[in-house]
Amino acid sequence: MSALHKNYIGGEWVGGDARPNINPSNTNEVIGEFAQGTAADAKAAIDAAADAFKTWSHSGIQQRHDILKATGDEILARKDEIGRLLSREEGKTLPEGIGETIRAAQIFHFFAGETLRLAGEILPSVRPGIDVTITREPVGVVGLITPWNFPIAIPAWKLAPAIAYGNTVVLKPADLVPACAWTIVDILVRNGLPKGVVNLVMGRGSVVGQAILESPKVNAVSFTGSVGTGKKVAEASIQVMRKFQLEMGGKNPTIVLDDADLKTAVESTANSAFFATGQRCTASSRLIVTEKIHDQYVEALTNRIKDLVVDDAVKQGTHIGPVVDQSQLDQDERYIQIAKDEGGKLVAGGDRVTRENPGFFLQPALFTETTPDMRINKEEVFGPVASVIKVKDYEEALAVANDTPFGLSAGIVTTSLKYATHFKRNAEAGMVMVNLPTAGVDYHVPFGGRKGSSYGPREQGKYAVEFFTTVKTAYTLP
Ligand SMILES: NC(=O)C1=CN([C@@H]2O[C@H](COP(=O)(O)OP(=O)(O)OC[C@H]3O[C@@H](n4cnc5c(N)ncnc54)[C@H](OP(=O)(O)O)[C@@H]3O)[C@@H](O)[C@H]2O)C=CC1
Ligand SMILES: O=C(O)CCC(=O)C(=O)O
Repeated sequence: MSALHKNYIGGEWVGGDARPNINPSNTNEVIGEFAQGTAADAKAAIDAAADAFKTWSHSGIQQRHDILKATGDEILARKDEIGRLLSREEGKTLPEGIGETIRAAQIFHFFAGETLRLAGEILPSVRPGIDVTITREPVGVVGLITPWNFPIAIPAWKLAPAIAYGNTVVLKPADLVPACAWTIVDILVRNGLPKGVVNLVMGRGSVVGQAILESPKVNAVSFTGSVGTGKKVAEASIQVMRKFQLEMGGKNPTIVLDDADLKTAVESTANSAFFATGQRCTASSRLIVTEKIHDQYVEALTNRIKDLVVDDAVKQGTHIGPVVDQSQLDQDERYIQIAKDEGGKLVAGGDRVTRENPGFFLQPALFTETTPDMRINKEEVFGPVASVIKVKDYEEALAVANDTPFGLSAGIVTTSLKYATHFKRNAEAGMVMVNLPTAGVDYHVPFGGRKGSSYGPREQGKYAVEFFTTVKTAYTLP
């Protein structure tokens, strides 16, 4: 990538102070310089979006379709290059980076189709002779604040529906991973998106994000990230009575029952807990295992962890890339120490590892002999750290699984239709997986959780229409 990547405001690439984007697999490598937006940049972007809304909100659906389709096409055509960029800036492995890039392309294609399917309703009135029509209109200027762990998929699944339904956007990607967001905006612009419809302001959340939250001209905010920042989004949004949507943390459980197929149990939980370096809000960090299969499962999972190669994200053969940065690595190590101090038994990993280049490499860690009340089983670590909780039976497993303030994703590994069905009905989570990892979801169906994990309408699939449009009911006496 060329040296300075500017912000995109009101149809112009705008420079300013810059920050290097560092590769977590090799901290000597600078991926590029990226603009650090100011509060004034955010304000200019909001004004540009408000101005563009006047025309974009009435734009034709064919135009919106064509831009989204072409954007998806270009992302797909460049999947290897963009996937590599993603792996270099965030640290997930190359297959994971390319997979996420393909997913972003599919999301643009999905919402290209959705522009053509936007529908309303006509109902008879309870008053004879009157027609009632129910239509959907765009919400206005939407602020999109995105995290570092899915640098292309999350911006894509907020941008594509926002554009499809006629909104205009100010996008603030996480400061750690601006390159993928910059790339999507560059692609959208070159594929005909009119000026002002999407504005990109890279920089710090405390500066750019805060300015977005404080502006009464921002009609809706869609946020993914930590619970602490999510609460700030909520508080600021209530002040100006705007719509908001939050996707935050998880402490996702996977139950492994005595009747489980052992291979399925090991593969699905190794994936959920450790792939993408455990840095997924859908990761399973609580492995709740019934007594009879416990020892066998722990032994098999421990052996599986020993086979996982931790190395440079883009190196062939790497299974687990680096942690995203020093501060997240410190958090992971702090929780490993907390788990040890609480009496958890570390049976695999947990050590920092050195590789050819300096990076934030950590061996996936597995604890056994943990109990539900320990901090390691209550607080989100957001790293390759998981703990096993031994339980007597399914009933106890379900109670432990639901004993959390979070409710994003929950899994069960079992060959019993009875328990699988009961779990699907009784797990207090927005997404339930049977014999599958709790992470790694489809792009065309709703995504989101319950309790402290999520707030507001679901993201993704046709359900995204709820957040990115507002309903109008019109009465006509012809
Ligand atoms: N559920 C999920 O998908 C994710 C959860 N997390 C959790 O959060 C922890 C911390 O990660 P972190 O990246 O700091 O998460 P944050 O919630 O701080 O970051 C998410 C986004 O919000 C922005 N932001 C930060 N402060 C503000 C603010 N005051 N106003 C508006 N926007 C703001 C960030 O900007 P900036 O660019 O400055 O970071 C980033 O774009 C992780 O360890 C993990 O536990 C993190 C990422 C994703
Ligand atoms: O598991 C997934 O596919 C998506 C996870 C996610 O959106 C997140 O971690 O923020």
